[in-house]
Amino acid sequence: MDSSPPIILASASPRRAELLAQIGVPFQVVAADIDETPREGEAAIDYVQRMAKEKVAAVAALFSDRIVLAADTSVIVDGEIWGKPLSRQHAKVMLAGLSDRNHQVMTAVAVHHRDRLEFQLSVTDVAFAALTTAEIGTYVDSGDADDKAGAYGIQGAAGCFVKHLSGSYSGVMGLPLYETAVLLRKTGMTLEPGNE
Ligand SMILES: Cc1cn([C@H]2C[C@H](O)[C@@H](COP(=O)(O)OP(=O)(O)OP(=O)(O)O)O2)c(=O)[nH]c1=O
Repeated sequence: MDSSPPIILASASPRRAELLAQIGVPFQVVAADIDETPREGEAAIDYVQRMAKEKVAAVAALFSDRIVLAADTSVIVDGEIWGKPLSRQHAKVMLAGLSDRNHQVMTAVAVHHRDRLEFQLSVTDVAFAALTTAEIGTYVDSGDADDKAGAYGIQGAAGCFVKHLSGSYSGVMGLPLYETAVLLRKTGMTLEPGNE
């Protein structure tokens, strides 16, 4: 008998694994490797949904009998899509650009099950404090910005850059838990938080 967990998390993000484990879902990780370049003139909302869909499709092609879940997170500033920084210098420029203003974090989640693809989108407004050059430098030098959209992780030291948010904390971190639960329940899964 196949004892593999029914869910495949198509993601290399340790944050997504941590969040999915938080709601007691047993899963296996099979990361998707896709081209994450935005198309010319592509709107952020279309981009994050396309990315989540492509990640899920790449893995569902290999595991058609399982439930496959993927997500994509981008930071949006004045309609511009900000992904992960290309270097630490780039991370510093990004954080200076987020300082003392508001941005949005969009996370699209996609679930593939039995030839059906379902989506949810989480959009969060985030207000950043005014950051000094020294604060930005110390944070970026710590390495925490390296692999994160917008060059910050709300769950780490950059949590104190966030003055206010309206939306989903877990969505900012990479996997909105309410929306994820909605999608998993649609596959027939029973989620029993606390019963891990
Ligand atoms: C804004 C923000 C992003 N992030 C992370 C979540 C994602 O891992 C990353 C956004 O990049 P993504 O391209 O969405 O994800 P990923 O490349 O890390 O993983 P995969 O494509 O394999 O699923 O930024 C945080 O951890 N905290 C935050 O506050």
